[in-house]
Amino acid sequence: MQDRQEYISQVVVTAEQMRDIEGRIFAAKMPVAALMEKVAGLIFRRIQVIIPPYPIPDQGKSRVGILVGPGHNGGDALVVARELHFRGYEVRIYSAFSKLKELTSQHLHYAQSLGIPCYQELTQLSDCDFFIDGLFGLGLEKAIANPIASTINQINNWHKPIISIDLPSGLHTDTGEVLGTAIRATYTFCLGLWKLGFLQDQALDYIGKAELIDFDIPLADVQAVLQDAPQIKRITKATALSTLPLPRPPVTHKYKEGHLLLICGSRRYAGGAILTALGARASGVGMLSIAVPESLKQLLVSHLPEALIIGCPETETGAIAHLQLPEKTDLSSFNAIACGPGLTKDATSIVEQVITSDRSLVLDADGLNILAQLGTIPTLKKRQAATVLTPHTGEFQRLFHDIADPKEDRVKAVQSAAMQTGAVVLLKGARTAISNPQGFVWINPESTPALARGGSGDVLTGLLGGLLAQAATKQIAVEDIVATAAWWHSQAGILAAQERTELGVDALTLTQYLMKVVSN
Ligand SMILES: NC(=O)C1=CN([C@@H]2O[C@H](COP(=O)(O)OP(=O)(O)OC[C@H]3O[C@@H](n4cnc5c(N)ncnc54)[C@H](OP(=O)(O)O)[C@@H]3O)[C@@H](O)[C@H]2O)[C@@H](O)CC1
Ligand SMILES: Nc1ncnc2c1ncn2[C@@H]1O[C@H](COP(=O)(O)OP(=O)(O)O)[C@@H](O)[C@H]1O
Ligand SMILES: [K+]
Repeated sequence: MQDRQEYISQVVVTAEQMRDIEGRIFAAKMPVAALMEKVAGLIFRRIQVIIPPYPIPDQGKSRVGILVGPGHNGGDALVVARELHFRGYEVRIYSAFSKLKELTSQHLHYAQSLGIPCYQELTQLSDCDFFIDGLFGLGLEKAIANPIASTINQINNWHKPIISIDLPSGLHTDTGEVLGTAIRATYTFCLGLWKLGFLQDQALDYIGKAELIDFDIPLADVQAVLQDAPQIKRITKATALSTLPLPRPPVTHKYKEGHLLLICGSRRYAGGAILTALGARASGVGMLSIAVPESLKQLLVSHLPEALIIGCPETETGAIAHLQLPEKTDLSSFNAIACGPGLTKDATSIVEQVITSDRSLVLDADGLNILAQLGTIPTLKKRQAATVLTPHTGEFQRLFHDIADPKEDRVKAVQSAAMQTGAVVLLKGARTAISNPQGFVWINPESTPALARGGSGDVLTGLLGGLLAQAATKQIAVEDIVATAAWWHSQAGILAAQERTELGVDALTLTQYLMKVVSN
Protein backbone atom coordinates (compact mmCIF):
# COMPACT_ATOMS: atom_id res chain seq x y z
CA MET A 1 0.00 0.00 0.00
CA GLN A 2 1.27 3.47 -0.88
CA ASP A 3 1.93 6.00 1.79
CA ARG A 4 -1.46 7.32 2.99
CA GLN A 5 -0.72 10.95 2.25
CA GLU A 6 0.34 10.21 -1.31
CA TYR A 7 -2.71 8.00 -1.91
CA ILE A 8 -5.08 10.61 -0.48
CA SER A 9 -3.50 13.34 -2.58
CA GLN A 10 -4.25 11.36 -5.75
CA VAL A 11 -7.86 10.40 -5.01
CA VAL A 12 -10.76 12.42 -6.42
CA VAL A 13 -14.38 11.59 -5.55
CA THR A 14 -17.82 12.56 -6.68
CA ALA A 15 -20.52 13.54 -4.18
CA GLU A 16 -22.11 10.11 -4.58
CA GLN A 17 -18.83 8.30 -3.90
CA MET A 18 -18.18 10.50 -0.86
CA ARG A 19 -21.63 9.70 0.52
CA ASP A 20 -21.02 5.98 -0.02
CA ILE A 21 -17.68 6.20 1.77
CA GLU A 22 -19.23 8.06 4.69
CA GLY A 23 -22.08 5.55 4.68
CA ARG A 24 -19.61 2.75 5.29
CA ILE A 25 -18.04 4.64 8.19
CA PHE A 26 -21.44 5.16 9.82
CA ALA A 27 -22.47 1.56 9.13
CA ALA A 28 -19.39 0.56 11.12
CA LYS A 29 -20.90 2.56 14.02
CA MET A 30 -18.80 5.69 14.01
CA PRO A 31 -21.24 8.19 15.56
CA VAL A 32 -22.10 11.06 13.18
CA ALA A 33 -21.72 13.56 16.03
CA ALA A 34 -18.24 12.27 16.83
CA LEU A 35 -17.15 12.60 13.23
CA MET A 36 -18.51 16.13 13.03
CA GLU A 37 -16.65 17.02 16.21
CA LYS A 38 -13.42 15.61 14.82
CA VAL A 39 -13.75 17.32 11.45
CA ALA A 40 -14.68 20.68 12.92
CA GLY A 41 -11.80 20.43 15.41
CA LEU A 42 -9.35 20.04 12.54
CA ILE A 43 -10.89 22.99 10.70
CA PHE A 44 -10.79 25.13 13.82
CA ARG A 45 -7.08 24.44 14.32
CA ARG A 46 -6.31 25.62 10.78
CA ILE A 47 -8.42 28.76 11.22
CA GLN A 48 -6.51 29.66 14.37
CA VAL A 49 -3.30 29.65 12.35
CA ILE A 50 -4.71 31.65 9.43
CA ILE A 51 -6.53 34.28 11.50
CA PRO A 52 -5.45 34.40 15.16
CA PRO A 53 -7.91 35.54 17.89
CA TYR A 54 -5.92 38.72 18.58
CA PRO A 55 -4.21 39.54 15.26
CA ILE A 56 -3.00 42.99 16.33
CA PRO A 57 -1.93 43.47 19.99
CA ASP A 58 -4.21 45.84 21.98
CA GLN A 59 -6.66 46.18 19.10
CA GLY A 60 -9.31 43.78 20.30
CA LYS A 61 -10.56 40.38 19.31
CA SER A 62 -11.08 39.05 15.80
CA ARG A 63 -14.78 39.25 14.95
CA VAL A 64 -15.99 36.24 13.05
CA GLY A 65 -19.35 35.72 11.37
CA ILE A 66 -20.57 32.12 11.12
CA LEU A 67 -22.98 31.36 8.27
CA VAL A 68 -25.10 28.37 9.21
CA GLY A 69 -27.10 26.33 6.72
CA PRO A 70 -29.75 23.70 7.44
CA GLY A 71 -27.61 20.57 7.06
CA HIS A 72 -24.46 19.10 8.53
CA ASN A 73 -22.30 21.69 6.79
CA GLY A 74 -24.02 24.13 9.14
CA GLY A 75 -23.36 21.69 12.01
CA ASP A 76 -19.63 21.76 11.23
CA ALA A 77 -19.71 25.55 11.23
CA LEU A 78 -21.43 25.62 14.63
CA VAL A 79 -18.82 23.36 16.22
CA VAL A 80 -16.15 25.66 14.78
CA ALA A 81 -18.09 28.65 16.18
CA ARG A 82 -18.13 27.13 19.67
CA GLU A 83 -14.37 26.45 19.61
CA LEU A 84 -13.58 29.94 18.30
CA HIS A 85 -15.73 31.38 21.10
CA PHE A 86 -13.76 29.45 23.73
CA ARG A 87 -10.46 30.63 22.24
CA GLY A 88 -11.34 34.30 22.55
CA TYR A 89 -12.81 35.23 19.16
CA GLU A 90 -15.89 37.45 19.07
CA VAL A 91 -18.36 35.14 17.35
CA ARG A 92 -21.69 35.97 15.71
CA ILE A 93 -23.96 33.45 14.10
CA TYR A 94 -26.20 33.98 11.10
CA SER A 95 -28.89 31.30 10.91
CA ALA A 96 -31.96 32.01 8.82
CA PHE A 97 -33.36 28.55 8.16
CA SER A 98 -36.50 27.54 10.00
CA LYS A 99 -35.77 23.82 9.71
CA LEU A 100 -32.39 22.44 10.70
CA LYS A 101 -31.16 18.86 10.79
CA GLU A 102 -31.29 17.46 14.32
CA LEU A 103 -27.54 17.56 15.05
CA THR A 104 -27.21 21.05 13.61
CA SER A 105 -30.15 22.23 15.68
CA GLN A 106 -28.56 20.82 18.86
CA HIS A 107 -25.30 22.63 18.17
CA LEU A 108 -27.20 25.86 17.56
CA HIS A 109 -28.99 25.57 20.90
CA TYR A 110 -25.76 24.90 22.72
CA ALA A 111 -23.95 27.80 21.02
CA GLN A 112 -26.79 30.13 22.03
CA SER A 113 -26.71 28.80 25.58
CA LEU A 114 -23.06 29.86 25.74
CA GLY A 115 -24.13 33.41 24.93
CA ILE A 116 -23.01 33.45 21.31
CA PRO A 117 -25.41 35.83 19.56
CA CYS A 118 -27.46 34.41 16.71
CA TYR A 119 -29.15 36.58 14.08
CA GLN A 120 -31.53 36.13 11.18
CA GLU A 121 -30.42 39.43 9.65
CA LEU A 122 -27.11 39.51 7.83
CA THR A 123 -26.61 43.22 8.57
CA GLN A 124 -25.88 42.29 12.20
CA LEU A 125 -22.68 40.67 10.93
CA SER A 126 -21.56 43.56 8.73
CA ASP A 127 -18.61 44.56 10.92
CA CYS A 128 -17.15 41.05 11.18
CA ASP A 129 -13.50 40.72 10.16
CA PHE A 130 -13.98 37.37 8.46
CA PHE A 131 -16.59 34.68 7.83
CA ILE A 132 -16.96 30.95 8.06
CA ASP A 133 -19.22 29.60 5.33
CA GLY A 134 -21.24 26.61 6.53
CA LEU A 135 -24.34 27.23 4.42
CA PHE A 136 -24.17 24.20 2.11
CA GLY A 137 -21.67 21.47 1.39
CA LEU A 138 -22.11 18.13 -0.29
CA GLY A 139 -25.87 18.25 0.11
CA LEU A 140 -26.55 21.11 -2.30
CA GLU A 141 -28.43 19.78 -5.27
CA LYS A 142 -30.77 22.50 -6.45
CA ALA A 143 -30.12 26.13 -7.32
CA ILE A 144 -29.98 28.59 -4.46
CA ALA A 145 -32.88 31.04 -4.53
CA ASN A 146 -33.69 34.17 -2.54
CA PRO A 147 -33.41 35.13 0.26
CA ILE A 148 -30.25 32.95 0.65
CA ALA A 149 -29.00 33.96 -2.82
CA SER A 150 -29.05 37.63 -1.90
CA THR A 151 -27.37 36.84 1.43
CA ILE A 152 -24.52 35.19 -0.46
CA ASN A 153 -24.26 38.09 -2.90
CA GLN A 154 -24.18 40.55 -0.01
CA ILE A 155 -21.38 38.70 1.75
CA ASN A 156 -19.36 38.51 -1.45
CA ASN A 157 -19.79 42.26 -1.86
CA TRP A 158 -18.25 42.92 1.54
CA HIS A 159 -14.91 41.58 0.23
CA LYS A 160 -13.89 40.19 3.61
CA PRO A 161 -11.96 36.92 3.97
CA ILE A 162 -14.30 33.91 3.78
CA ILE A 163 -13.35 30.40 4.81
CA SER A 164 -15.66 27.83 3.25
CA ILE A 165 -16.22 24.46 4.86
CA ASP A 166 -16.06 21.54 2.41
CA LEU A 167 -17.09 23.61 -0.63
CA PRO A 168 -17.93 27.24 -1.30
CA SER A 169 -21.70 27.21 -0.78
CA GLY A 170 -23.44 27.25 -4.14
CA LEU A 171 -20.97 25.13 -6.10
CA HIS A 172 -21.98 21.77 -7.51
CA THR A 173 -19.74 19.16 -5.90
CA ASP A 174 -18.95 17.36 -9.16
CA THR A 175 -19.11 19.90 -11.98
CA GLY A 176 -18.03 22.95 -10.00
CA GLU A 177 -20.95 24.77 -11.63
CA VAL A 178 -22.50 27.71 -9.80
CA LEU A 179 -26.02 26.72 -8.72
CA GLY A 180 -27.76 30.08 -8.74
CA THR A 181 -25.06 31.95 -6.87
CA ALA A 182 -22.04 30.98 -4.79
CA ILE A 183 -19.74 32.16 -2.05
CA ARG A 184 -16.41 33.48 -3.32
CA ALA A 185 -14.14 31.93 -0.74
CA THR A 186 -10.65 33.04 0.23
CA TYR A 187 -9.89 29.57 1.57
CA THR A 188 -11.79 26.33 1.17
CA PHE A 189 -11.21 23.36 3.41
CA CYS A 190 -12.18 20.29 1.43
CA LEU A 191 -13.13 17.58 3.89
CA GLY A 192 -11.72 14.06 3.77
CA LEU A 193 -11.08 13.56 0.06
CA TRP A 194 -10.74 15.90 -2.91
CA LYS A 195 -14.12 16.45 -4.53
CA LEU A 196 -14.21 16.58 -8.30
CA GLY A 197 -15.57 20.14 -8.38
CA PHE A 198 -12.24 21.45 -7.06
CA LEU A 199 -10.59 20.36 -10.31
CA GLN A 200 -13.07 21.98 -12.68
CA ASP A 201 -12.05 25.27 -14.26
CA GLN A 202 -15.42 26.91 -13.65
CA ALA A 203 -15.04 26.50 -9.87
CA LEU A 204 -11.66 28.18 -9.57
CA ASP A 205 -12.94 31.74 -9.19
CA TYR A 206 -14.87 30.64 -6.10
CA ILE A 207 -12.58 28.24 -4.28
CA GLY A 208 -9.70 30.53 -3.32
CA LYS A 209 -6.86 28.62 -1.75
CA ALA A 210 -7.94 25.01 -1.42
CA GLU A 211 -6.72 22.75 1.35
CA LEU A 212 -7.55 19.15 2.12
CA ILE A 213 -8.50 18.30 5.71
CA ASP A 214 -7.67 14.62 6.16
CA PHE A 215 -9.92 13.29 8.90
CA ASP A 216 -8.61 9.72 8.77
CA ILE A 217 -11.17 8.08 6.53
CA PRO A 218 -10.10 4.42 6.47
CA LEU A 219 -8.47 3.71 3.11
CA ALA A 220 -10.27 0.36 3.01
CA ASP A 221 -13.56 2.25 2.76
CA VAL A 222 -12.21 4.50 0.01
CA GLN A 223 -10.94 1.52 -1.93
CA ALA A 224 -14.14 -0.44 -1.45
CA VAL A 225 -16.16 2.37 -2.97
CA LEU A 226 -13.67 3.23 -5.72
CA GLN A 227 -13.04 -0.46 -6.37
CA ASP A 228 -9.28 -0.26 -5.93
CA ALA A 229 -8.60 1.87 -8.98
CA PRO A 230 -9.86 5.42 -8.64
CA GLN A 231 -11.45 6.50 -11.93
CA ILE A 232 -10.29 10.09 -11.54
CA LYS A 233 -6.89 10.97 -10.12
CA ARG A 234 -4.95 14.11 -9.32
CA ILE A 235 -1.48 14.13 -10.83
CA THR A 236 1.11 14.42 -8.06
CA LYS A 237 4.79 15.19 -8.09
CA ALA A 238 5.57 11.61 -7.11
CA THR A 239 3.54 10.07 -9.95
CA ALA A 240 4.90 12.54 -12.48
CA LEU A 241 8.53 12.01 -11.52
CA SER A 242 8.12 8.23 -11.49
CA THR A 243 7.67 8.11 -15.27
CA LEU A 244 10.55 10.43 -16.16
CA PRO A 245 13.40 8.71 -17.98
CA LEU A 246 15.73 9.32 -15.05
CA PRO A 247 18.23 8.04 -14.21
CA ARG A 248 19.44 7.01 -17.63
CA PRO A 249 21.07 3.61 -17.90
CA PRO A 250 24.86 4.05 -17.93
CA VAL A 251 25.22 2.14 -21.19
CA THR A 252 22.96 3.61 -23.81
CA HIS A 253 23.09 5.55 -27.07
CA LYS A 254 21.11 8.34 -28.67
CA TYR A 255 18.69 6.10 -30.57
CA LYS A 256 17.93 4.14 -27.43
CA GLU A 257 16.84 7.37 -25.78
CA GLY A 258 14.12 7.97 -28.32
CA HIS A 259 13.91 9.56 -31.77
CA LEU A 260 11.18 12.16 -32.10
CA LEU A 261 9.92 13.60 -35.38
CA LEU A 262 8.37 17.03 -35.00
CA ILE A 263 6.28 18.32 -37.88
CA CYS A 264 5.52 21.96 -37.40
CA GLY A 265 5.72 25.52 -38.67
CA SER A 266 4.90 27.47 -41.79
CA ARG A 267 6.14 30.67 -43.34
CA ARG A 268 3.41 32.41 -41.35
CA TYR A 269 4.07 30.68 -38.03
CA ALA A 270 7.80 30.14 -37.78
CA GLY A 271 8.08 30.81 -34.05
CA GLY A 272 5.74 27.97 -33.13
CA ALA A 273 8.19 25.52 -34.66
CA ILE A 274 11.03 26.88 -32.55
CA LEU A 275 9.01 26.75 -29.33
CA THR A 276 7.84 23.20 -30.00
CA ALA A 277 11.41 22.16 -30.71
CA LEU A 278 12.72 23.80 -27.54
CA GLY A 279 10.04 21.95 -25.55
CA ALA A 280 11.24 18.71 -27.13
CA ARG A 281 14.85 19.57 -26.39
CA ALA A 282 14.03 20.00 -22.69
CA SER A 283 12.57 16.49 -22.57
CA GLY A 284 16.07 15.05 -23.01
CA VAL A 285 15.06 13.06 -26.09
CA GLY A 286 17.98 11.19 -27.68
CA MET A 287 17.43 12.35 -31.27
CA LEU A 288 15.30 15.17 -32.53
CA SER A 289 14.30 15.52 -36.19
CA ILE A 290 12.21 18.51 -37.20
CA ALA A 291 10.29 18.71 -40.46
CA VAL A 292 9.55 22.31 -41.48
CA PRO A 293 8.91 24.13 -44.77
CA GLU A 294 12.19 24.50 -46.68
CA SER A 295 12.25 28.27 -46.12
CA LEU A 296 12.39 27.79 -42.33
CA LYS A 297 15.28 25.35 -42.37
CA GLN A 298 18.10 27.83 -41.66
CA LEU A 299 16.15 29.47 -38.88
CA LEU A 300 15.64 26.15 -37.10
CA VAL A 301 19.29 25.15 -37.58
CA SER A 302 20.42 28.34 -35.95
CA HIS A 303 18.21 27.78 -32.89
CA LEU A 304 18.70 24.03 -32.53
CA PRO A 305 22.12 23.07 -33.79
CA GLU A 306 21.79 19.57 -32.33
CA ALA A 307 18.61 18.71 -34.24
CA LEU A 308 18.26 17.21 -37.69
CA ILE A 309 16.23 19.74 -39.67
CA ILE A 310 14.27 18.36 -42.58
CA GLY A 311 13.29 21.02 -45.13
CA CYS A 312 10.07 20.06 -46.94
CA PRO A 313 8.51 21.31 -50.17
CA GLU A 314 6.08 24.17 -49.55
CA THR A 315 2.63 25.11 -50.71
CA GLU A 316 2.11 28.54 -52.24
CA THR A 317 1.05 29.78 -48.82
CA GLY A 318 4.25 28.57 -47.18
CA ALA A 319 2.87 25.46 -45.47
CA ILE A 320 4.50 22.03 -45.67
CA ALA A 321 3.18 20.48 -48.90
CA HIS A 322 4.35 16.97 -48.13
CA LEU A 323 6.90 15.23 -45.98
CA GLN A 324 10.25 14.73 -47.65
CA LEU A 325 12.34 12.53 -45.42
CA PRO A 326 16.07 11.96 -46.00
CA GLU A 327 17.17 8.88 -47.94
CA LYS A 328 16.83 5.53 -46.15
CA THR A 329 14.45 7.13 -43.65
CA ASP A 330 10.74 6.54 -43.36
CA LEU A 331 8.27 7.16 -40.57
CA SER A 332 9.17 3.87 -38.92
CA SER A 333 12.61 5.37 -38.17
CA PHE A 334 11.01 7.41 -35.39
CA ASN A 335 9.72 6.35 -31.98
CA ALA A 336 7.10 9.06 -31.89
CA ILE A 337 5.73 11.89 -34.03
CA ALA A 338 4.37 15.22 -32.80
CA CYS A 339 2.55 17.21 -35.44
CA GLY A 340 0.64 20.42 -35.62
CA PRO A 341 1.96 23.67 -34.12
CA GLY A 342 2.07 26.42 -36.72
CA LEU A 343 1.20 24.17 -39.69
CA THR A 344 -1.78 26.21 -40.95
CA LYS A 345 -4.76 24.41 -42.40
CA ASP A 346 -2.97 24.03 -45.75
CA ALA A 347 -0.92 21.11 -44.47
CA THR A 348 -3.74 18.57 -44.77
CA SER A 349 -1.81 15.95 -46.70
CA ILE A 350 0.93 15.65 -44.11
CA VAL A 351 -1.59 15.15 -41.33
CA GLU A 352 -3.28 12.42 -43.38
CA GLN A 353 0.11 10.80 -43.89
CA VAL A 354 1.12 10.69 -40.23
CA ILE A 355 -2.29 9.40 -39.18
CA THR A 356 -1.76 6.31 -41.31
CA SER A 357 1.67 5.62 -39.79
CA ASP A 358 2.13 3.03 -37.05
CA ARG A 359 4.04 5.39 -34.74
CA SER A 360 2.83 6.99 -31.48
CA LEU A 361 1.41 10.34 -32.54
CA VAL A 362 0.69 13.63 -30.80
CA LEU A 363 -1.66 15.94 -32.70
CA ASP A 364 -1.97 19.57 -31.63
CA ALA A 365 -3.10 22.94 -32.94
CA ASP A 366 -3.63 22.86 -36.75
CA GLY A 367 -3.05 19.12 -36.65
CA LEU A 368 -6.31 19.02 -34.67
CA ASN A 369 -8.09 21.52 -36.88
CA ILE A 370 -7.22 19.42 -39.91
CA LEU A 371 -8.33 16.27 -38.09
CA ALA A 372 -11.68 17.93 -37.36
CA GLN A 373 -12.06 18.74 -41.07
CA LEU A 374 -11.19 15.17 -42.04
CA GLY A 375 -13.77 13.83 -39.54
CA THR A 376 -12.45 13.04 -36.07
CA ILE A 377 -13.82 9.59 -35.36
CA PRO A 378 -13.63 7.94 -38.81
CA THR A 379 -10.11 9.31 -39.35
CA LEU A 380 -8.83 8.10 -35.99
CA LYS A 381 -10.25 4.63 -36.69
CA LYS A 382 -7.33 4.24 -39.12
CA ARG A 383 -4.80 4.56 -36.31
CA GLN A 384 -2.93 1.42 -35.26
CA ALA A 385 -0.67 2.99 -32.63
CA ALA A 386 -1.24 5.34 -29.71
CA THR A 387 -2.70 8.75 -30.50
CA VAL A 388 -2.63 11.74 -28.17
CA LEU A 389 -4.80 14.76 -28.89
CA THR A 390 -4.03 17.99 -27.01
CA PRO A 391 -6.86 20.45 -27.72
CA HIS A 392 -7.70 23.65 -25.92
CA THR A 393 -11.42 24.29 -25.43
CA GLY A 394 -11.97 25.76 -28.91
CA GLU A 395 -10.14 22.94 -30.67
CA PHE A 396 -11.99 20.43 -28.50
CA GLN A 397 -15.32 21.88 -29.62
CA ARG A 398 -14.30 21.65 -33.27
CA LEU A 399 -13.20 18.03 -32.82
CA PHE A 400 -16.02 16.79 -30.64
CA HIS A 401 -19.00 19.13 -31.05
CA ASP A 402 -21.33 16.17 -31.52
CA ILE A 403 -19.92 14.21 -28.56
CA ALA A 404 -19.49 16.45 -25.54
CA ASP A 405 -19.51 20.06 -24.35
CA PRO A 406 -16.44 21.04 -22.33
CA LYS A 407 -18.20 24.18 -21.10
CA GLU A 408 -20.58 22.10 -18.94
CA ASP A 409 -18.34 19.44 -17.43
CA ARG A 410 -14.78 19.28 -18.68
CA VAL A 411 -14.03 15.98 -17.03
CA LYS A 412 -17.04 14.21 -18.50
CA ALA A 413 -16.28 15.79 -21.88
CA VAL A 414 -12.69 14.59 -22.01
CA GLN A 415 -13.77 11.12 -20.87
CA SER A 416 -16.37 10.84 -23.64
CA ALA A 417 -13.92 12.10 -26.26
CA ALA A 418 -11.24 9.58 -25.31
CA MET A 419 -13.67 6.68 -25.02
CA GLN A 420 -15.22 7.34 -28.41
CA THR A 421 -11.99 7.93 -30.33
CA GLY A 422 -9.63 5.45 -28.68
CA ALA A 423 -7.13 8.30 -28.28
CA VAL A 424 -5.64 9.73 -25.12
CA VAL A 425 -7.16 13.21 -24.94
CA LEU A 426 -5.61 16.10 -23.02
CA LEU A 427 -8.01 19.01 -22.62
CA LYS A 428 -5.98 22.12 -21.86
CA GLY A 429 -7.05 24.69 -19.35
CA ALA A 430 -6.41 25.99 -15.88
CA ARG A 431 -6.91 22.42 -14.65
CA THR A 432 -5.82 20.33 -17.61
CA ALA A 433 -7.70 17.02 -17.74
CA ILE A 434 -6.47 13.86 -19.46
CA SER A 435 -8.48 10.74 -20.25
CA ASN A 436 -7.43 7.40 -21.65
CA PRO A 437 -9.76 5.36 -23.92
CA GLN A 438 -11.01 3.38 -20.90
CA GLY A 439 -12.29 6.61 -19.32
CA PHE A 440 -9.69 6.87 -16.57
CA VAL A 441 -8.92 10.52 -15.92
CA TRP A 442 -5.88 12.41 -14.62
CA ILE A 443 -6.20 16.06 -13.66
CA ASN A 444 -3.35 18.49 -13.15
CA PRO A 445 -4.22 20.12 -9.82
CA GLU A 446 -1.78 23.05 -9.88
CA SER A 447 -0.96 25.55 -12.55
CA THR A 448 -0.69 29.26 -13.15
CA PRO A 449 -2.58 31.71 -15.35
CA ALA A 450 0.88 32.91 -16.38
CA LEU A 451 0.64 30.12 -18.97
CA ALA A 452 -2.35 31.76 -20.68
CA ARG A 453 -0.08 33.10 -23.41
CA GLY A 454 0.49 32.38 -27.07
CA GLY A 455 3.01 29.62 -27.64
CA SER A 456 2.92 27.92 -24.25
CA GLY A 457 0.89 25.04 -25.72
CA ASP A 458 3.55 24.56 -28.42
CA VAL A 459 6.11 23.99 -25.68
CA LEU A 460 3.89 21.30 -24.18
CA THR A 461 3.57 19.50 -27.51
CA GLY A 462 7.33 19.30 -27.93
CA LEU A 463 7.90 18.20 -24.35
CA LEU A 464 5.23 15.53 -24.61
CA GLY A 465 6.55 14.26 -27.95
CA GLY A 466 10.05 13.97 -26.51
CA LEU A 467 8.84 12.04 -23.47
CA LEU A 468 6.74 9.71 -25.62
CA ALA A 469 9.70 8.94 -27.87
CA GLN A 470 11.85 8.13 -24.85
CA ALA A 471 9.15 5.92 -23.34
CA ALA A 472 8.64 3.95 -26.54
CA THR A 473 11.00 1.19 -25.50
CA LYS A 474 9.77 1.14 -21.91
CA GLN A 475 6.58 -0.30 -20.51
CA ILE A 476 4.97 2.97 -19.47
CA ALA A 477 1.34 3.71 -20.30
CA VAL A 478 0.96 6.59 -22.75
CA GLU A 479 -1.51 8.37 -20.47
CA ASP A 480 1.07 8.37 -17.66
CA ILE A 481 3.55 10.09 -19.97
CA VAL A 482 0.92 12.63 -20.95
CA ALA A 483 0.18 13.33 -17.29
CA THR A 484 3.89 13.78 -16.58
CA ALA A 485 4.25 16.24 -19.44
CA ALA A 486 1.25 18.29 -18.23
CA TRP A 487 2.63 18.37 -14.69
CA TRP A 488 6.16 19.29 -15.78
CA HIS A 489 4.93 22.04 -18.09
CA SER A 490 2.74 23.67 -15.44
CA GLN A 491 5.39 23.38 -12.72
CA ALA A 492 7.81 25.21 -15.01
CA GLY A 493 5.17 27.93 -15.37
CA ILE A 494 4.71 28.12 -11.60
CA LEU A 495 8.46 28.35 -10.97
CA ALA A 496 8.93 30.99 -13.66
CA ALA A 497 5.98 33.01 -12.33
CA GLN A 498 7.42 32.89 -8.79
CA GLU A 499 10.65 34.41 -10.02
CA ARG A 500 9.31 36.71 -12.73
CA THR A 501 5.63 37.37 -11.82
CA GLU A 502 2.68 36.07 -13.84
CA LEU A 503 3.51 38.60 -16.54
CA GLY A 504 7.01 37.29 -17.06
CA VAL A 505 6.36 33.83 -18.44
CA ASP A 506 6.56 34.07 -22.21
CA ALA A 507 6.81 30.74 -23.98
CA LEU A 508 10.53 31.02 -24.69
CA THR A 509 11.21 31.75 -21.02
CA LEU A 510 9.01 28.81 -20.10
CA THR A 511 11.28 26.43 -22.03
CA GLN A 512 14.21 27.64 -19.92
CA TYR A 513 12.43 26.75 -16.68
CA LEU A 514 11.58 23.17 -17.65
CA MET A 515 14.96 21.83 -16.60
CA LYS A 516 14.86 23.72 -13.30
CA VAL A 517 11.72 21.80 -12.27
CA VAL A 518 13.37 18.42 -12.38
CA SER A 519 16.83 19.48 -11.26
CA ASN A 520 15.47 21.11 -8.07
N1 LIG B 1 -22.24 13.28 6.37
C1 LIG B 1 -21.20 13.18 7.22
O1 LIG B 1 -21.02 12.22 7.81
C2 LIG B 1 -20.30 14.27 7.41
C3 LIG B 1 -20.63 15.46 6.88
N2 LIG B 1 -19.90 16.50 7.08
C4 LIG B 1 -20.42 17.78 6.67
O2 LIG B 1 -21.76 17.67 6.27
C5 LIG B 1 -21.95 18.18 4.96
C6 LIG B 1 -23.01 17.45 4.27
O3 LIG B 1 -24.13 17.58 5.08
P1 LIG B 1 -25.59 17.41 4.52
O4 LIG B 1 -25.70 16.15 3.82
O5 LIG B 1 -26.48 17.61 5.67
O6 LIG B 1 -25.73 18.56 3.45
P2 LIG B 1 -25.50 20.15 3.51
O7 LIG B 1 -24.57 20.44 2.42
O8 LIG B 1 -25.17 20.64 4.86
O9 LIG B 1 -26.90 20.80 3.12
C7 LIG B 1 -28.01 20.04 2.88
C8 LIG B 1 -29.20 20.79 3.39
O10 LIG B 1 -29.43 21.90 2.57
C9 LIG B 1 -30.77 21.88 2.07
N3 LIG B 1 -30.71 22.37 0.73
C10 LIG B 1 -30.11 21.79 -0.33
N4 LIG B 1 -30.15 22.60 -1.40
C11 LIG B 1 -30.79 23.72 -1.00
C12 LIG B 1 -31.12 24.94 -1.66
N5 LIG B 1 -30.81 25.16 -2.94
N6 LIG B 1 -31.75 25.88 -0.95
C13 LIG B 1 -32.08 25.67 0.34
N7 LIG B 1 -31.79 24.54 1.00
C14 LIG B 1 -31.15 23.58 0.35
C15 LIG B 1 -31.24 20.47 2.22
O11 LIG B 1 -32.57 20.47 2.54
P3 LIG B 1 -33.61 19.52 1.73
O12 LIG B 1 -33.62 20.08 0.35
O13 LIG B 1 -33.05 18.15 1.78
O14 LIG B 1 -34.88 19.71 2.47
C16 LIG B 1 -30.40 19.93 3.38
O15 LIG B 1 -31.07 20.13 4.60
C17 LIG B 1 -20.60 18.05 4.31
O16 LIG B 1 -20.46 18.95 3.25
C18 LIG B 1 -19.69 18.34 5.48
O17 LIG B 1 -19.56 19.74 5.67
C19 LIG B 1 -18.70 16.46 7.89
O18 LIG B 1 -19.05 16.86 9.17
C20 LIG B 1 -18.07 15.09 7.91
C21 LIG B 1 -19.05 14.05 8.20
N1 LIG C 1 -5.59 30.07 -16.81
C1 LIG C 1 -4.68 29.12 -16.98
N2 LIG C 1 -4.13 28.51 -15.93
C2 LIG C 1 -3.21 27.55 -16.12
N3 LIG C 1 -2.77 27.11 -17.32
C3 LIG C 1 -3.28 27.68 -18.40
C4 LIG C 1 -4.26 28.70 -18.30
N4 LIG C 1 -4.60 29.06 -19.55
C5 LIG C 1 -3.86 28.31 -20.38
N5 LIG C 1 -3.07 27.47 -19.70
C6 LIG C 1 -2.15 26.47 -20.26
O1 LIG C 1 -1.38 27.10 -21.27
C7 LIG C 1 -1.28 26.28 -22.43
C8 LIG C 1 -1.91 27.02 -23.60
O2 LIG C 1 -1.93 26.21 -24.72
P1 LIG C 1 -2.59 26.65 -26.10
O3 LIG C 1 -3.94 27.21 -25.84
O4 LIG C 1 -2.48 25.51 -27.01
O5 LIG C 1 -1.66 27.84 -26.56
P2 LIG C 1 -0.81 28.05 -27.89
O6 LIG C 1 -1.55 27.34 -28.98
O7 LIG C 1 -0.78 29.53 -28.08
O8 LIG C 1 0.54 27.49 -27.65
C9 LIG C 1 -1.97 24.97 -22.06
O9 LIG C 1 -1.02 24.06 -21.56
C10 LIG C 1 -2.93 25.39 -20.95
O10 LIG C 1 -3.25 24.34 -20.07
K1 LIG D 1 -19.82 25.55 2.64
